[in-house]
Amino acid sequence: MVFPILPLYSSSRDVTEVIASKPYLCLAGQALLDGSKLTTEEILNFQESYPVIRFLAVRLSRGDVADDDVIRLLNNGVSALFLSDKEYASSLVELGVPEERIVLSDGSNYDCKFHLVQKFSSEQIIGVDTITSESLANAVVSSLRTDRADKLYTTLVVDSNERCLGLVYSSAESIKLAIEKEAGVYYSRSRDEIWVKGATSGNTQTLVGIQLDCDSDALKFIVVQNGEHSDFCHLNTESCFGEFLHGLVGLEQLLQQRLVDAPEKSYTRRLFNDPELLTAKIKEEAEELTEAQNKSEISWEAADLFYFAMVKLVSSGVSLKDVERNLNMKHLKVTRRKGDAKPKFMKQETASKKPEEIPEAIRLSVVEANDSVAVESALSRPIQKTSEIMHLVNPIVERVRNEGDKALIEFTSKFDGVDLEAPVLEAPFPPEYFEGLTEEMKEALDLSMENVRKFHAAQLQKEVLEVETQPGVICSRFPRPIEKVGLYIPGGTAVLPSTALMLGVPASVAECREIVFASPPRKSDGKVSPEVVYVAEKVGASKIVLAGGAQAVAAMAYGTESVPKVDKILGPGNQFVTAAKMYVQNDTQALCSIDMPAGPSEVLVIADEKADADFVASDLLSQAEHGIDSQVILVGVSLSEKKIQEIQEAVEKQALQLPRLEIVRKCIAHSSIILCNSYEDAFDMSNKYAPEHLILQIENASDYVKLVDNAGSVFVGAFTPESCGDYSSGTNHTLPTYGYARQYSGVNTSTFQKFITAQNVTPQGLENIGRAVMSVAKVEGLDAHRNAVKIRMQKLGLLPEGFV
Ligand SMILES: NC(=O)c1ccc[n+]([C@@H]2O[C@H](COP(=O)([O-])OP(=O)(O)OC[C@H]3O[C@@H](n4cnc5c(N)ncnc54)[C@H](O)[C@@H]3O)[C@@H](O)[C@H]2O)c1
Ligand SMILES: N[C@H](CO)Cc1c[nH]c[nH+]1
Ligand SMILES: [Zn+2]
Repeated sequence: MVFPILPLYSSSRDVTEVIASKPYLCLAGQALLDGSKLTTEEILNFQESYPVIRFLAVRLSRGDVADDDVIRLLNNGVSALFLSDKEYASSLVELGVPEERIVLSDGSNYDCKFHLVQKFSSEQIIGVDTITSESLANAVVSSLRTDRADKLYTTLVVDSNERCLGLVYSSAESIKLAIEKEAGVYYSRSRDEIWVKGATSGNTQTLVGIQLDCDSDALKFIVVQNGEHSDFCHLNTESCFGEFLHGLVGLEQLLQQRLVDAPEKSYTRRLFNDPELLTAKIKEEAEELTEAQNKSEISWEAADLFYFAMVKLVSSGVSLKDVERNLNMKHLKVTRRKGDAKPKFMKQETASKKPEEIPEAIRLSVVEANDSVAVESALSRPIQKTSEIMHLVNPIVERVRNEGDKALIEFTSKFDGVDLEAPVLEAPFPPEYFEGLTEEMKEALDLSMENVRKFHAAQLQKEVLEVETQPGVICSRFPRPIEKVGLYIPGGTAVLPSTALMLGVPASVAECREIVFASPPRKSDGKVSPEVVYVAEKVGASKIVLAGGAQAVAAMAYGTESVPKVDKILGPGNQFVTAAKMYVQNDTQALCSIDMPAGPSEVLVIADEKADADFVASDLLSQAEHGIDSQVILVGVSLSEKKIQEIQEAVEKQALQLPRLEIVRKCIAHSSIILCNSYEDAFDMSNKYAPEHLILQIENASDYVKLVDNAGSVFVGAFTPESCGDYSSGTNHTLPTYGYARQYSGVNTSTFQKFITAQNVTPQGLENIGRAVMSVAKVEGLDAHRNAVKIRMQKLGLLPEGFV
């Protein structure tokens, strides 16, 4: 049962004055309008004015309303027609009215099965004139039953988005008060009294609807939370089950807030203020959604489109509820327009392409450095919010943690399309895993590994550092390898054996005791590439976990039946990998650290007028091809219009030759050229962005390295493409992204080490520092600390008699 009475509106006065003077009528959430007394327009106005009434029925007899108007009513939000005449019902069915929208009376009852399952007897259909808040409450209470000893009614409280806020109890009296006051009034079992929600805190509730469940032993209160805090729970969370996930409703709330308080220069404010920009973004995202191919791209692009659509809704004062109402109404339509798209959006069958079908030019947007708003937008990375990505990643991590190999195998099947029997490959790796590896490839990998080894061996800190800080106080620091390391080698859109060597070589240089690789298996044969296996063997890896993404990270952090738990996880990856690494690093149960957030690749090139446009373009594209979430930035120093044009043309020309053109196209769409007037400004810009890779294509490039404060790795001069660092020069390519170059170094040998300190204090040393220790311990109120020194100094005769 939804609500025990069906209020009947049978005059113009009822649908205007009566309902306005008795707002509690809406709590029923349902209404029957008399079609013999009201015009079609009055019925439609009513439905528009009172959207909280979800079930709107119209009582009709033949001749009350023209056939066209019957269809109009059903197409515009009327749920059902209440009829007494069978023949009239049949003729409406012939007209195209679906049978389930017709509720026939059997003389005394209307047996409704559409929307709600409820029999309305004539006593339950009551004219609104005679309904009072008390009679409404009596109807509810007398329909309810409870088998509880205290005679209270279980009451579910939800918000207007039907999100569950919590479970409370109502008494007959509290229900009456709730209806009378149209407020959240319940019965407190702990205090044994009526409980007006928010009476003391001010965070009251407006009651907007009441429903009874199917067997009338539970109530549902639909409320709007008032006051400064919208928390329902006494623990200050939105609901008694914790905070709500952000989702579309959360985004709407956030944007409504931003409409009021977004700073002038923020991107959201710019979107609110610039309808042309907003329109362009909606079109761009809609197009990207149409082009998205796999699940991850489609969800990504749809999320972007929803975001910009939501900005449009909020700035136009349209709520998500309005949109839902519209959807519901469309769902109720009995005649629909054909589903064809407008001709301009349909593919033209003509041989010659229409102008709008020609792919858009591949162009970086150009921004002046002094346009701070544009620069801020240009430098913002195209990444999903951590909280949003965490919502996807947390359940994956938790399942692998709780279910081990079983979950690992399931997620590999789901995300990588590979059904594994066993998720781990043990060393020595079987010969079939090396199939396809050429001698040329081995040589290339050997050369790269040797260079990386040389550079990382030189970084190895073996010595014990010893400093006598005071006579007799010797402090030392000695290195130890981290025992077990898990190395993540990406394999989503490209297989990266180079990452295997960038992580594996320093791990072996640092003498880590166990090296575990993890990489997503190939869809074609469920193996990892032979190049990765080759590197794994060369660096002495004990195992290769055949899994990627958050599930691989979780398996190595917590361990499974076949994956050993490691002490540290290193390696780059997409946003799922990075989020999972950040999650496990924060979980004290995992006891696992990480190298750094190394997400989607990015590059910033500083170029001046003398730079070779082809070189600049090739460097930008080399990182753009990594993924649609990569970003490339060119900071130009006093570039002429001609040079900018040359670079743009070179980017397009080279891009069109690339097999990963579609990825590049999407990356370039959120990449920019920023124009500066001096080298100093260009380096300021770069330090602000803190790029993973910084390429200097400027005259006397090495003289400018001193201006670099934040960057993962720097590529100095026109003949140092970033690809050299990616593969073979010897530096490491696992580098901080997202701007984390401000505080993190890239992977290096010490990333695989930890440093333990020791101190050795002699009696002379104790004499030198003991009093200082005692004084500080005293001020901290930590007497046992003080005693540990005092006892020793006393035994050594270093303190005067009677010292306290
Ligand atoms: N910063 C660095 O040092 C550095 C170095 C090399 C590569 N990279 C970056 O690493 C990234 C590699 O990304 P990739 O995607 O090619 O490979 P990846 O191995 O990082 O990710 C692939 C895995 O992501 C998971 N996944 C995909 N869609 C998912 C979804 N919808 N939900 C949950 N999990 C999902 C799957 O498990 C899949 O195995 C690129 O962005 C590249 O730019 C960075
Ligand atoms: N540029 C990447 C680091 O962001 C590393 C890489 C591997 N293969 C090619 N490039
Ligand atoms: Zn690269």
